[in-house]
Amino acid sequence: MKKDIEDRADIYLLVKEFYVKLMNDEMMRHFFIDFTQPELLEEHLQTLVDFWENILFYTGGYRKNSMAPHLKLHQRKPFKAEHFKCWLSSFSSTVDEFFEGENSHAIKSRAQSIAIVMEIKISEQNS
Ligand code: HEM
Repeated sequence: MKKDIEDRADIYLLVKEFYVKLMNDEMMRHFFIDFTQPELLEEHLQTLVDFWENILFYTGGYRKNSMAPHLKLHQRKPFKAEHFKCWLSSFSSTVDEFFEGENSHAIKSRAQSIAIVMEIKISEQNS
């Protein structure tokens, strides 16, 4: 049986492996081109860990607006439905590869609801 996501180290493993998938994906890699620089990738992964740690464990470590950089990026590199689909399926499959349990279920379901809101905000920006 796999363990559940329990702490910052678990979240770090999850986002690191998730980004290996995204950055190797033909359709997704252009979004993440800046992160081929290891220091920038590391900084970004720490931000993602803060974000997810706050969602799962209410640590208060992430206080920014996570939507804003995506809305800005979309103007240069449009986010399409297939990108959201791929982002979500890669996220869920990475969770399932390493973890199972209540927090693992919760993180996938939060990712899905945030992605839905993000997609709506992006489509509003388009109209
Ligand atoms: C098509 C889907 C997505 C793509 C291509 C994408 C891509 C990116 C990129 C390139 C950045 C770095 C932006 C920058 O530093 O200027 C970023 C930041 C981030 N993304 Fe996404 N993202 C997607 C969906 C999501 C979703 C659904 C979530 C949450 C569930 C999420 C959470 C975050 C967070 C927390 C950050 C850090 C924001 C900050 O710097 O405060 N992303 N994303």
